[in-house]
Amino acid sequence: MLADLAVRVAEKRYPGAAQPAIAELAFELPARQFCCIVGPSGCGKTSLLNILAGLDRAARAEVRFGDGSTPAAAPIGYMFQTPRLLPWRTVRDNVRVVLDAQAVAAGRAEQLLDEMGLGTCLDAYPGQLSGGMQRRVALARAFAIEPRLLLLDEPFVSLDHPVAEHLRDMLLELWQRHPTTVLFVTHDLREAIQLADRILFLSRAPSQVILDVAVDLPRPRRAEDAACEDFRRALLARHRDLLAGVAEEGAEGVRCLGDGAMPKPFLMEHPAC
Ligand SMILES: Nc1ncnc2c1ncn2[C@@H]1O[C@H](COP(=O)(O)OP(=O)(O)OP(=O)(O)O)[C@@H](O)[C@H]1O
Repeated sequence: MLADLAVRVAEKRYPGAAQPAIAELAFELPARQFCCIVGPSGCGKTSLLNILAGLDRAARAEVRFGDGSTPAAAPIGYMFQTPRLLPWRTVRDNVRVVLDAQAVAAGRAEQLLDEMGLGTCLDAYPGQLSGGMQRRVALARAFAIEPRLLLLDEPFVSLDHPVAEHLRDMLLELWQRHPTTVLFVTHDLREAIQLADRILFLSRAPSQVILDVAVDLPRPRRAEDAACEDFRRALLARHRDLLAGVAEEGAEGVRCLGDGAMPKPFLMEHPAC
């Protein structure tokens, strides 16, 4: 497939840091691909998303869309680990705040919130919603601008498993109805296999892409499906040295290995495994 986005981060170094967070990290994405990024804690995933969003101008990096435009000129959606809603604004206004007058008049906020099952909560305030509902508002807001690129930084972390599962379903449905290129950061390999067309694995800092894997399983998928489990086990078995080598040098967040095959992997898995 033709690349729609080309990324090359020559170096991202924070002031005073002994080593760069990212060095010589490069990849390309075709339009409308759902790509997950998996890597050890502190390897530079959020730093990478900030560069892609155009929020970090200090990095030595080049980010270009297929038509030559840069993030500064393209609508980019960004959803963080916390929903970051404006508590003094209603649900409706939390989405409207990113829209132009024409989109507001066309009812885009209401349409997306309705798609997220929040049609009866338009006039509620974020403090009146559950954590899962707040994430749904944040997802509606991220899609509202019709992003050329959608960045999601562990958006469902610290939610109960059923709530996170429901949100993953909603995200995929939204993405299928409003296709866009997605970069989704996660520590959770099962989540990545459930969601992605492709997974990029990053090394520890200074981070680079160490593995690029296509996930060619039919959708819809459940993380616990035999096909997903087989895929995960085969991936871990095939790349044991590569992924374990990363983990041995400072990874964290391991809860369960599933098959016990890898010493100290950096991948965090569902506690139910
Ligand atoms: N504002 C900052 N100033 C200095 N160092 C920073 C800053 N932000 C991040 N870092 C450092 O840069 C490295 C990469 O951080 P980053 O948050 O991008 O990693 P991450 O992979 O997203 O981590 P996690 O998985 O834990 O969220 C880390 O060593 C971190 O301590």
